[in-house]
Amino acid sequence: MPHDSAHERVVFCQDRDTGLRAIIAVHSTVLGPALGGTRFYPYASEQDALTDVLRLSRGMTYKAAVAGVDLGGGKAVIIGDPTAIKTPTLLNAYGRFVESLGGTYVTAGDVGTNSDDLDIIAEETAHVVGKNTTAGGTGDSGPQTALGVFLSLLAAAESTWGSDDLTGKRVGVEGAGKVGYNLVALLREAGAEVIVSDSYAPALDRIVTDFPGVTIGSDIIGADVDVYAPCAMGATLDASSAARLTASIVCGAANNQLLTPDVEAMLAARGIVWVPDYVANAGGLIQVEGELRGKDSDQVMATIGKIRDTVSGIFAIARAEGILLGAAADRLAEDRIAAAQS
Ligand SMILES: NC(=O)C1=CN([C@@H]2O[C@H](COP(=O)(O)OP(=O)(O)OC[C@H]3O[C@@H](n4cnc5c(N)ncnc54)[C@H](O)[C@@H]3O)[C@@H](O)[C@H]2O)C=CC1
Ligand SMILES: O=C(O)CCC(=O)C(=O)O
Repeated sequence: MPHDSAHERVVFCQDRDTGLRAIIAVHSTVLGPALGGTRFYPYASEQDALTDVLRLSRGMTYKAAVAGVDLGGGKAVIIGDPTAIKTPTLLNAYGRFVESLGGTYVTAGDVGTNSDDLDIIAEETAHVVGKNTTAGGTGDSGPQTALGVFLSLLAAAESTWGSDDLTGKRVGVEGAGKVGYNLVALLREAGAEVIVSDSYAPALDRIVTDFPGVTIGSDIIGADVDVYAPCAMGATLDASSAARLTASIVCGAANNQLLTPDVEAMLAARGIVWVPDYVANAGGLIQVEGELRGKDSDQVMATIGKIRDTVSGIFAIARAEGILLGAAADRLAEDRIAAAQS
């Protein structure tokens, strides 16, 4: 994904009474309203928050385009430690900023936010999805994101190893939160050996309790695994980690896994396949798009099911043209956006 394209709109939100500091970035509305979750995170600086939201929102444009949903790309970040400063009044203040954009940006959940928070944001704006079912939403999108990642891994396994049988394959899941936890469940059902890391001890306790037989690790990148599934924060793959990685497939939910696009070539030089993150992790987006547009769950599940074919198609393009998967996926996205503009 190119890192230099311009955003349509970037809005800094500040509310003195609640201490809210947030940035909403609308990358593109060519295919529809810019939808993307709100990340609540203790960024070291406003510059770090801005860099993250610009990258995340651009990724949403590409994600929606490849997933085939009529949405643009946007994302938001709230700066601060959610465990320390998240209050209903702060979330309400944030909701008023979302509302002030008039539907150009539609928010959802991400790291540091959940369906309960979205219900509170929805007290101030109609432009929010991923709410609890009791509030008219479709609930946590983590399980459907995990399903899309799992289907992507099946496609990658088939293309790489000639079989989608994961029995006995060692899969390292980095991050056992809303997505990672559900991915572990799917992998265990498929007979994979799973090793999990998380920097938050209660998340690991839940894994140990719910999935006996799962190994707990601390350094998934350096672990002896067949698959690396990043499901925590982005940018875990750089020149140094790409050189250390033992897996032959990278397929996970984290947005923006590559620190810079050239890391994919470094992985490829070592025979490691990288499934583009924004293709693999579109399940949640497809779910909340269904919520926005009032689609039934059969329609939503059918669209999520297509992620596997999309990944297989990207492998086929990459092989036929001798290009990397990232370039093949980018082209699918850019062609769809260009067609909508012509
Ligand atoms: N929730 C969703 O439906 C979607 C999530 N994503 C992306 O997937 C990733 C995970 O999202 P969620 O599961 O919703 O977040 P989450 O906040 O529920 O879970 C993330 C987990 O990663 C852990 N973590 C943080 N730093 C870590 C590290 N260095 N090593 C190991 N674990 C670490 C956290 O303690 C937490 O348990 C994020 O990058 C998010 O942007 C992408 C598409 C949709
Ligand atoms: O998955 C969601 O709930 C919203 C989509 C999103 O923010 C993402 O895919 O990163």
